[in-house]
This record gives sequence, C-alpha cells and structure tokens, in this order.
Amino acid sequence: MISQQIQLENVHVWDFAWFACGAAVLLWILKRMLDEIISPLRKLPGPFMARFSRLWYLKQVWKGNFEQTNIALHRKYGPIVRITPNEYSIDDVEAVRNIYGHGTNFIKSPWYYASGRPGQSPSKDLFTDRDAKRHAANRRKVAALYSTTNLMKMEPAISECTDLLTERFLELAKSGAVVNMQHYLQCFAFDVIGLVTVGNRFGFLDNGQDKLDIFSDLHAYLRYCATVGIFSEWHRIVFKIFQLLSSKGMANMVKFTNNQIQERLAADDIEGKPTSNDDFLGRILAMHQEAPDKFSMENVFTVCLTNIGAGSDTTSVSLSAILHNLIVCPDSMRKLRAEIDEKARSAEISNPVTYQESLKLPYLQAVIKEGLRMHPATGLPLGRVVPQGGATIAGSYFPEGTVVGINTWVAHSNKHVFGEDAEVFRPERWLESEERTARMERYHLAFGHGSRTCIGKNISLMEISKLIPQLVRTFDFALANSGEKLETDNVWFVKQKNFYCKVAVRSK
Ligand code: HEM
Repeated sequence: MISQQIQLENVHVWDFAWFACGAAVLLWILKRMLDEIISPLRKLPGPFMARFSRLWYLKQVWKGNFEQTNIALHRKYGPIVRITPNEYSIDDVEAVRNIYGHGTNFIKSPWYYASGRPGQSPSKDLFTDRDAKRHAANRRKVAALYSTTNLMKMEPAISECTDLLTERFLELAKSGAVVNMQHYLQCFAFDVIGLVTVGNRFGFLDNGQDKLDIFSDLHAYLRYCATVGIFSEWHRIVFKIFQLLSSKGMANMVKFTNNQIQERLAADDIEGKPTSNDDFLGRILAMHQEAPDKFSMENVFTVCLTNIGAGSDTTSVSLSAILHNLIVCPDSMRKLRAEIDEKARSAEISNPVTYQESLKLPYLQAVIKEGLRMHPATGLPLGRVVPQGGATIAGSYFPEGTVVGINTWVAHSNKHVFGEDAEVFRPERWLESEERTARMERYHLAFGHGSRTCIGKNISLMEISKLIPQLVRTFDFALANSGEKLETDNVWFVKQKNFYCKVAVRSK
C-alpha cells in the first residue's frame, strides 16, 4: 500500500517535471516569437531557424564549410543575412570602414571570448581583448616589435627555414613519396614563427614529423573556439571539460614557448643586466626589464604564445592556398616562373629571394594577393557589436548591441568588386588598372581591417614572398589526386585536408 503511494507520488513528480519543462520551452518559443514580431530587424532575410536560435548557426559551423554556406546565403538573400537571432552577416564594401575602421566604436563580439582562457585577464591577449581602450594601449606597447626595421631582422630566420624545407623536398623528390603539402607548409610556418619569436625552431622541418601532436591539438582547439564562441556564456564550463579530454599538444606548445623564455632568462641573467639579444624575445624581455609593472613576465609569455598560435596555421593555410592555385592554374605558374627566371638571369634576385627583391616582382605580388583572395585563412564573419546609438549598415538600421560582421570569403567572392570571374584564380586582375586595384584592396580582408587588423601581417607576407618563388623555381609539383576537389575544414581557419602532391626537381 505504502509502496503504491510512493509510486503514485513519483508519477506526480515526473508529470510535474515534464509539464514544467514543456511550459518553459513553450514560454521560450513564445518569447522568441514575440521578440521577432516586435523586432525592428524582422524584415531582414535569412534562414527561418536562424531567427529563433543560435543552434542553427552552431550546426552550420560544426559542419566545417560555413564559408561556402555563407557565400550561398548572400547570393540568395543579398547584402544582409541573419545568421542568429542577434547576428547578421554583411556583404558590402562600404560597410568595411563603418564596422572595422579606425576610430569606430564597434567592439569585438562575444564570440572572441571563447578563444581566450576563461578567467584570464583579457588585457594579456591582443586577439581576444574586447575592451577597445585597453586593447589600443596594449597594442601600442608591442607595435614596434612588428615594425619594418624589426621585420628585416627576421629575414635570416625565414631564409634558414626556406633552405630546410627545400632540403626536405629534395629528399622527397628523390624518394618519389607523396607529400602532404599542407602538413609540410605547416612545419615551415611553425618553425619560422618559433625561430622569429623565441629564437628557436620547433624542429618540425628536421624530418616533417609532429611527434607532439601539436598540429592536431591546435586544430581541435580551433574547432572549440569556433563553435563554443557561438554560446560563449558556456565557455567557462565547457573549457574545463575540453581540457580534460584534449590539449596534450597545446600543452606542448605552451611548454616549448615557456622553456625558450626560461632558457633565455637563464642565459642572459635578466635579473641583473639587460638582455644581450636583439631579436624579438630579447627586445620583449628588455621591455619587461625596463618596466616590469607595465609589462609583466605574463605579458612576455602571452605575446610569444599569441604569435605562435596566430601566426602558424594562418600562414600555412595561405601558403597552401597560393601553391595549390598555382598548381591547378598552369598558365599562372608559367608566368610566375618566367618572371622569376628573367630576374634571376639579369641577377636582380638572389637565391633565396630577399624580401625587398620580392616586392619588385609584380606578378609574384599579384599571385600572393589573388591566392589570399581566393582562399583567405579565416572563414567565419569577423563579428563586431553595434555601438551606442545604433548604426546604418548596407542601407539598414541596426540598434545598439546587434552583432554584425563580414566573412572574408563572402567579401572576396563579391562580383561587383572583383568582377564576374571572381570565382577564378586570375592574378592579372591586380595588374590591370590602379583604380580597380584600389577598389579591390578595400575589400581584400585576408588580414582583417582597421584597429584590429593583423599585427603579424608583414611577417607572414615576408614568409610567403620568400618561400613561394623558391619553391616554384626549384620544383615541379603534380597533384597526387588530380581531378579530386580540394577538401577543407573550416574551424575558423579554413584548412586544406587533401592537398597531396608529388614533388620533382624542376625540369627546365
Ligand atoms: C597569412 C597569415 C595570417 C593571416 C591570414 C592572418 C589573419 C588575421 C586576421 C584576419 C586578423 C583579424 C581578426 C579579427 O578581426 O577578428 C588577425 C589578427 C591578428 N593576427 Fe594575424 N594573420 C596571419 C598571420 C599572423 C602572424 C604571423 C601573427 C603574429 C606574429 C599574427 C598575429 C595576429 C594578432 C595578434 C591578431 C590580433 C590583432 C589585434 O586584435 O590587435 N597573425 N590576423
């Protein structure tokens, strides 16, 4: 009798729980519908489900090809597309200055929060800091480290890694092995950024192996940032689970960076005397030494780690994009080689090409711009929050607090700006008319724009400008899977998955 009563009570409790959940869901749906009906933005187009929940966007990003979905959405709906109840993807060249330009008050969207460590003071990391004033002050502190004068001091490091990659490819050419090109270019990018930042390579170029699983763990971490960023209020909790499941390689990256800093400190006896080294790490340690209260050791570590995290995959994706396009467009490859060979014959370029020399190779520079246009590294909208007072973008008024952003892939496929053949790799478009080039430059967002533009842009451009001519003048490349479409995975960076090649010493 008593047990029957308990069972009956349990049934009531469960009934009540189900009823409460159902009512909560119903109320939430009603509230979303009401919000939608009274929203001043209700007329703006987009997928139906995106009006009600961020889950639609999460699902699309999880699939790993949002850059293509995003382009298709703009082709269907026009310059404004709603991608979550409060977020809009924009395709309008005039909007670039409004949203990202210097002096605008659009701060980074909450999505960026998930790219940092929860609980960590955001002042430590330039990329994720959402506070515009603090970001500007911190950026000013380190800007000189990325200046043209310092850039030139980095060139020998890039030449060293260019030589090492050439050696590896000569071996692979001899063995006839199929090369995972994206992987090798990632080895190159990681070793360069290690050498440039902390004065030491990771060692990937010694044998092309990633024994510490750094690449795969960085990939998993990027997928985490891309997806959890959509529900960034959950970052604090989800991050703990993620740490338990993953990040061995990330821990190795952190360890490598920390060890290099500690070794330099020990060698330089930084506590007592100024550091003797005039490289990136030496200068940043000197900054700490001059004003430890303004520039802590944590700042030193974070700047170095950010360089490595932000400057490795981005560069390898870009290098892969340029090389892949050259391989599948033999006409462009032929023209580039003709330019390089002619300059080599007239002794106007060295071996490897210096950065200054590379800037005087117009076709090479057009190839680089076009490669970065066809396949920019970042593949999600660069979200920004509309400031107080609201803003008119692409002809529509957005109230304060709305998130708006331009996806580089969407911008770069805009046919009004880049022409009807925007889907084609055609470096010549950058060499046809100054006026047209200037217009295209305004919508070339591979490195972002304005106050949050990429701080390492010139380091990468130097890497690309030196490595690409070296590779194409030395080797012939043949796709191992010609005819197969290039597959990619968009985890914020749009990484090539099946860029397999045979490498041979160039037949002249
Ligand atoms: C081809 C290579 C690269 C590409 C395509 C690239 C792309 C970008 C883009 C698009 C942004 C803006 C992101 C946004 O607005 O949300 C950015 C920011 C940033 N990049 Fe790069 N990047 C590259 C290489 C590098 C390198 C080599 C470094 C460091 C040495 C670096 C460090 C940073 C940092 C610190 C930021 C944040 C800047 C700020 O908010 O003030 N990047 N990058």
